[in-house]
Amino acid sequence: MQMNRFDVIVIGGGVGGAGIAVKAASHGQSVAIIEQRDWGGATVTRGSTPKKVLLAGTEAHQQFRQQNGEAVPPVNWQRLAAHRDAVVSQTQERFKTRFQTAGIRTFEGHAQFVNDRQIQVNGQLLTGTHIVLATGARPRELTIPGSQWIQHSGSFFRCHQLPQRLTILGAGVIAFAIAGIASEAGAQVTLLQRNHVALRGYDSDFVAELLANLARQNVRVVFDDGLAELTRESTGIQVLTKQGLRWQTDAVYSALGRVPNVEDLNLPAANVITTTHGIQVNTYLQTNNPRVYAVGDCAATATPNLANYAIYQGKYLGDLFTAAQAFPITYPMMASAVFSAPRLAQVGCSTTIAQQSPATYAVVRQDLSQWLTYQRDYDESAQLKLVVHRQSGQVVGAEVISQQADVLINYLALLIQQKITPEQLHDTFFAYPSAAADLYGIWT
Ligand SMILES: Cc1cc2nc3c(=O)[nH]c(=O)nc-3n(C[C@H](O)[C@H](O)[C@H](O)COP(=O)(O)OP(=O)(O)OC[C@H]3O[C@@H](n4cnc5c(N)ncnc54)[C@H](O)[C@@H]3O)c2cc1C
Ligand SMILES: NC(=O)c1ccc[n+]([C@@H]2O[C@H](COP(=O)([O-])OP(=O)(O)OC[C@H]3O[C@@H](n4cnc5c(N)ncnc54)[C@H](O)[C@@H]3O)[C@@H](O)[C@H]2O)c1
Repeated sequence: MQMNRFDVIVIGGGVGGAGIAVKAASHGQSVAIIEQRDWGGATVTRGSTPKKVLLAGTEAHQQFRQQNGEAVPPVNWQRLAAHRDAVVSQTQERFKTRFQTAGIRTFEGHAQFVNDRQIQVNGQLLTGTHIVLATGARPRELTIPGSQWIQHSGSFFRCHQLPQRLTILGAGVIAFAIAGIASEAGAQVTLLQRNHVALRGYDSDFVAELLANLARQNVRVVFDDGLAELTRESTGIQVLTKQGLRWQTDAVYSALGRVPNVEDLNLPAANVITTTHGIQVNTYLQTNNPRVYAVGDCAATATPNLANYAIYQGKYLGDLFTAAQAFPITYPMMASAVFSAPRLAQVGCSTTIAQQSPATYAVVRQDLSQWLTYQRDYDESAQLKLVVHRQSGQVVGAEVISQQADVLINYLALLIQQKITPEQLHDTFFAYPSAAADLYGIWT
């Protein structure tokens, strides 16, 4: 008979939960992981995985259009969606297999606390020395008349039929990704934003360039207005804004931020405290109950809600549980990218922060659009900004706008994190011509 007693019980089978489960098992801990919906969580099912498959198709289409003129066949959405579904289901499968290979017991169902060491799932009782919450977050809802017609961003990334006319609520990272993909695939897109701020925290010149690019893609952006009402009509959904604008659309997708999943866990049974930002944790990712920990999007940490942070936090806990001495979590510099058209990426000190302290930082701009790597791809927006610490002369941050921004930012992250000098870089041989070989010019 299998025992239901574990060193670690993980609630949530997303990337954060997987990070802790696999790491703890690699240290010889007995581990159970519980998932109520989809293995791989938001990343694999509704987030970056389907998004990047769709993006690969629309970016290829854009390049084909640029090379061959406008009269090219449209994106074959059905084919692209089929490829996306195959990639998503194979990735989910790999997730489960990984747990099995690592000797981790998997449970499918909704988990709840019975007390601070026992979890109930599908009528079974599991007992754990440590319990880790990795329950993620869900889309923020808007309550207006007709809000039943609003779909979440995840529905866009999983849709089989591309709506001809679509409306996106919000002007954050998800809104820009949907707008880029849908407009290239031939949809008429309107983006509705409550204020005049798009992609808060990113370089304002680069955001302006992205907005100009959306305009070239015929995306309509309505700033300083909000949704008042949606009405279903025979020919579509009628949108009415607070400023009295009206238009018809076939689908409305919301991308208004995400709220942590902390309800329905019976947290009071474990005396775990939550705030509006999620489950309260200290620098050991430990809640006010020393047996219970939280990682990823459900935890109220100061880090952004991104997959790489969730994975990093999960692995940290996996090491912490078997460490001879407890050590607090510290974060390396992490790069991030907005998968807009073109992409926008950031690492280290942002130009926005640097511009607030001009005595400390200088911002150096480089136009990359005429460099071979970018020119050959018609990457006319390609630009780089480096943030230089005036006193040390060291580069401490970078922002890039380009179709390959995520590639370049990852190289720059390595150079910045390792404090690589131009001399050290020149001792390294990169294949030429390539984005890596461009680093010689960038880093001099
Ligand atoms: C559209 C979109 C695009 C994104 N793109 C990127 C990107 O490009 N790069 C990036 O770094 N980040 C991206 N993110 C953010 C990234 O997806 C999240 O930061 C990441 O998924 C967080 O991982 P997690 O494990 O904390 O939570 P999740 O992935 O949300 O996993 C939590 C899991 O817990 C399960 N669960 C919840 N409650 C229970 C319960 N009581 N019992 C059992 N199971 C439960 C849920 O079903 C879910 O599967 C994107 C997010 C979205 C929505
Ligand atoms: N490439 C990436 O790194 C990536 C991609 C997608 C998602 N994500 C993660 O997912 C999270 C969610 O993405 P998102 O685009 O939904 O969030 P976001 O925070 O980037 O943008 C939210 C948008 O909704 C607006 N908004 C917020 N509350 C509102 C309200 N009550 N009424 C009207 N408008 C409101 C904001 O002004 C903003 O424009 C991100 O914060 C990020 O952590 C990351």
